[in-house]
Amino acid sequence: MITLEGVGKIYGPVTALDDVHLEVERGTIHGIVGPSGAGKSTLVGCLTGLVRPTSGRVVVDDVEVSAANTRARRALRRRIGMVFQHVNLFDQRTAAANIAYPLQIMGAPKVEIRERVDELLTIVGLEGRGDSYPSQLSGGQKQRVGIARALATRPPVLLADEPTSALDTDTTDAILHLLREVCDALGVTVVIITHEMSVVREICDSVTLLDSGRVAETGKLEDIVADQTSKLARSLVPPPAIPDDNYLSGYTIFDVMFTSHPGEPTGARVLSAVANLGGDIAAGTFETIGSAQVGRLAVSVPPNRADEARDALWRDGHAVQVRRKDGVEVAL
Ligand SMILES: Nc1ncnc2c1ncn2[C@@H]1O[C@H](COP(=O)(O)OP(=O)(O)OP(=O)(O)O)[C@@H](O)[C@H]1O
Repeated sequence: MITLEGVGKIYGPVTALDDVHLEVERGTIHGIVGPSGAGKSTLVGCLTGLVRPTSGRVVVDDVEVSAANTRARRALRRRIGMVFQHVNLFDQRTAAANIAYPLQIMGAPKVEIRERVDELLTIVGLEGRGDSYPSQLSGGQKQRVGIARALATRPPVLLADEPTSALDTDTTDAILHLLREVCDALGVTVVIITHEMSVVREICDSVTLLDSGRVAETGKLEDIVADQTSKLARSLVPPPAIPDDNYLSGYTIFDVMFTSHPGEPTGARVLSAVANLGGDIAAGTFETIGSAQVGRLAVSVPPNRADEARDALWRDGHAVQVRRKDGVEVAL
């Protein structure tokens, strides 16, 4: 559905994107993460046609954006719905009139607009609130109006730029749930730009980590978390908090991350390797990511047994890091 091949963008002395390759399957949710200045906005600009890449190809829904003329790019922009952190609704228009706006611009007949707006209000869970003005709506409700407006012209692609960054936790969950529904029920391909790993963990099927304009990691979430060498996996599943009392004098605490699938007792193997050496679990978390169960265990190993424990875990295929009390992880 979305393909980037060797995309580069240079602004004077700045390389904003460098040889970016990316593939997003139709009807899936893809997250784009990366530190400030990594090139996320430039990449979104390349998808919408607002930024012309210096090199490479960008194809969205069978349209080669990078080669399209101005008219074709304008047409494409109508095929991409946009949702932003700050919704930018027209304050003097009701929710319904805000949602209707893109359809009016397109010149759709009034009856059709009314039906579509009602349908969209239902999709985003705002039945009966069409007559409310933005000032009468909560932040989450405004974002729902923003999503409905973005979907009005039935775009096959929805780009969401930090859609939940201004929202509290509960509202964030509700909006993410809505985006998942939009993706599953309407078959819309969703690309989310975010700095929140919890957003990726919650709803993304695949993810790309950009760093200094380059793709540092990309793939399906369950493949990323199964990769023992992935830094992205470690930030997707944060380390468990270890109670102070569990730092025993002279003991080494290893941070072990693993994925297990039904019928594969990976976690049990970690436990038995450590228990055989007199070790114990200091803390742990389990998350379900895609079809994988991801565990992160802090295992506490008695003095003089650390090398044996590390070797046993290595033999079992686990990347192991040492956790210090100050929270710093030391790679071995
Ligand atoms: N129009 C422009 N002219 C010159 N340099 C630009 C322009 N747009 C972006 N850049 C530079 O390109 C690099 C990537 O910027 P970009 O805005 O794409 O990063 P980002 O990951 O979206 O950052 P943030 O999360 O802070 O928004 C940065 O070094 C930025 O200064």
